[in-house]
Amino acid sequence: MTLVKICGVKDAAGFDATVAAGADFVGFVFYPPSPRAVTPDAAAALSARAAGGPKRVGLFVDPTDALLAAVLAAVPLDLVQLHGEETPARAAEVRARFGRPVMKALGIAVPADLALLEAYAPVVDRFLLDAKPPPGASLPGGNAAAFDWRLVAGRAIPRPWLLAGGLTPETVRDAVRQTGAPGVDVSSGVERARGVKDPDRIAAFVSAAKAEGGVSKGGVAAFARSGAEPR
Ligand SMILES: O=C(O)c1ccccc1N[C@@H]1O[C@H](COP(=O)(O)O)[C@@H](O)[C@H]1O
Repeated sequence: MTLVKICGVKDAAGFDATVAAGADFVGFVFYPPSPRAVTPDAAAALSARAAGGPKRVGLFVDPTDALLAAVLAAVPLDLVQLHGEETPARAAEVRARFGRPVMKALGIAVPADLALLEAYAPVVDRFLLDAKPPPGASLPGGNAAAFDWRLVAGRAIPRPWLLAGGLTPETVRDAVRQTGAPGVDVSSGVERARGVKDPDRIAAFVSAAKAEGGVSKGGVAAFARSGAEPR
């Protein structure tokens, strides 16, 4: 079944809906300019609403070590998502210093963008392939923008990966079918207003995504295994 990450969860209704829908990952945004940003304490309180359930992912944009340390001291994160301009060296440093698997987000617009995969593959655990921000966008992600799925369709990606960018409950089945993505990630497409999650759309998205393709049973454990383990 396709792995599903619901990102940008910041309230109890959104978190509870993500758990109830059977999502594999829930994303907390630690990037203050985002309308989905949460404080470490708020994320910890949300996370504590369910024992187990989706793996907890922290989304960061060019984070300092101090921010990573403060968040990880408060929130039991399973994965660190780096969604900024982090270099391969910085990704490797974060992975080694904080002992969590790292998922690197890359913006895809033209075939040449995929060349970056090789540089990051030795030092990260996962990829998230997203659209580049549209002109004038103030955020590096979460813009409801899709990229041309033909760029990744049938392509061997050198780590487990999630497809992101402008996905919705209405489009996710086609997206998985066309790309062969083992997992998907969504934020805007499951909101009723910018930054406000819609429980019904979360349920619809997870159901639609899981009706199509994806990884074998047990895949989520492999996807989120500890950064301390060999890949
Ligand atoms: O969601 C945000 O606010 C955000 C902020 C900064 C960097 C990344 C962000 N979101 C990520 O982008 C994907 C795709 O979003 P969308 O579905 O197109 O709205 C989202 O899932 C997050 O991983």
